[in-house]
Amino acid sequence: PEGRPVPGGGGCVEATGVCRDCMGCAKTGSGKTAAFVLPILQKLSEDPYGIFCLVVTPTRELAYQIAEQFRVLGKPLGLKDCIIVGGMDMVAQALELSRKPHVVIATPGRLADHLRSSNTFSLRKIKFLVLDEADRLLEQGCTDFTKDLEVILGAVPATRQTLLFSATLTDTLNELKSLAMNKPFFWESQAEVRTVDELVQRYLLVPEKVKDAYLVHLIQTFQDEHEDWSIIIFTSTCKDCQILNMMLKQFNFPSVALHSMMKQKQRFAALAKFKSSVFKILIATDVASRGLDIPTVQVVINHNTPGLPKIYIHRVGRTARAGRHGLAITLVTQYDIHLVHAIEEQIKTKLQEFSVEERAVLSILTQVNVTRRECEIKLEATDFDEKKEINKRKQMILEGKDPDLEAKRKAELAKIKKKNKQFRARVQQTLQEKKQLQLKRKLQKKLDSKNPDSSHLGPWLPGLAGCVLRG
Ligand SMILES: Nc1ncnc2c1ncn2[C@@H]1O[C@H](COP(=O)(O)OP(=O)(O)OP(=O)(O)O)[C@@H](O)[C@H]1O
Repeated sequence: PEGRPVPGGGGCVEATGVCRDCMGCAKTGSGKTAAFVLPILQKLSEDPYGIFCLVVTPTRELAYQIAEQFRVLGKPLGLKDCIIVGGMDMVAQALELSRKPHVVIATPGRLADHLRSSNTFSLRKIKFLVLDEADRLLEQGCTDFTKDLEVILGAVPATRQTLLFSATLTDTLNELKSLAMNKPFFWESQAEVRTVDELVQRYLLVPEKVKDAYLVHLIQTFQDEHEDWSIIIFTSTCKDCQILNMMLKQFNFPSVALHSMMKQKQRFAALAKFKSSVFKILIATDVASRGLDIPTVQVVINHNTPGLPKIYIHRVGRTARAGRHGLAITLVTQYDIHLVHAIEEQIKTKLQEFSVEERAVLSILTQVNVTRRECEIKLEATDFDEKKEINKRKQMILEGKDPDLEAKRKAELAKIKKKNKQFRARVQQTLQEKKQLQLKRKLQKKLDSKNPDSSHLGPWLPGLAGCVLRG
């Protein structure tokens, strides 16, 4: 591929034969997975043993997808792989690990759990550590992987070659360099625009309250105009994802949901049915925004405008992959315009407006809103919110924390934060008042020295001082 090795030049193998760590940044769908799988397989064929390579990735679905690539490309070598992700049987995984697979593909949490609790396998001899979607792994977003990564990094040898990949590495380059310390070779594919040329990017300005009517209209239009179609719709929360799925089903659209509050088996089943076109619409949270490679996806709809440009880049990258064409439409409300500007600035391209027939939208507006409300009521009658709370508590227990103690700590921390904020505001105010007073005195002094009779200007000074302060 065309690209730019930075810095220092040279390749990722030095003249001495020593392998440098490697960071690869290229657009979504450009084939980064094969770019690390193939060289690893080549090295494995020269000196086969297990466990030879560890791949860490942020989502469970992605781990299965990477394993599939290893399986397909490594078949002639008789490659043995092992997938270690949460939500699956831990004992079966431990057994597999003890059988010394060549490649382990894992999500950080579950692998760290195995490392903490078992001594039936070792990662001390691995040659390669791959961090796919490396910037996400380092991010402290809703899922914070840093603690688990610490455990993993403590279990792998210092002499390994570390490989970091993502379509959005550049923002977190310095943090990533702390992981790839062996003279990292950084490859960035050269391009002005950060999304692929084959992707048509549009926005649709819609009032918040009528968003769903626009969505239904868009889907209906695609269904009417295309025979072979497939859409991913991204939502901001699990609840929204669930409600939208219920709603679209009411309109007889073939949709399926994917979010982190579903059981892992349901998640895999949903994805499999979408991949095989049993369902044409996948409604997902950002759990599906990175890495998933489903060639049939022609359209991505952002039901909410992503809060960060890099999330936008990954979401829209689920279409227009490997040279195919695709369309991304982002629903933008009156509150999101600044987010669109930030996205445009990052991707270095302007989104064009998508035009729809407003009258057609208006004609379904009431029906859509009523259906949505019905779905919300139905969901409230289930224990969806409760489940969320239970899931959170379960996660904490798995992390060795006491949920009640954590809740107490959180409340105390919030109290302290609030107090600190109030204190800072008070200090700020006092300083401001002091400043104003000093300025007022200074001005008075100046006026007095120029005109001893200026004392009659006294009442004007606060206003004047205010102007000076503001100006
Ligand atoms: N040389 C190639 N020729 C044709 N297709 C390829 C080639 N290399 C990879 N592909 C295919 O391109 C698709 C996208 O590859 P891949 O999933 O590795 O992209 P990626 O760069 O990792 O994207 P993302 O940043 O979204 O994770 C896959 O279906 C893959 O099989």
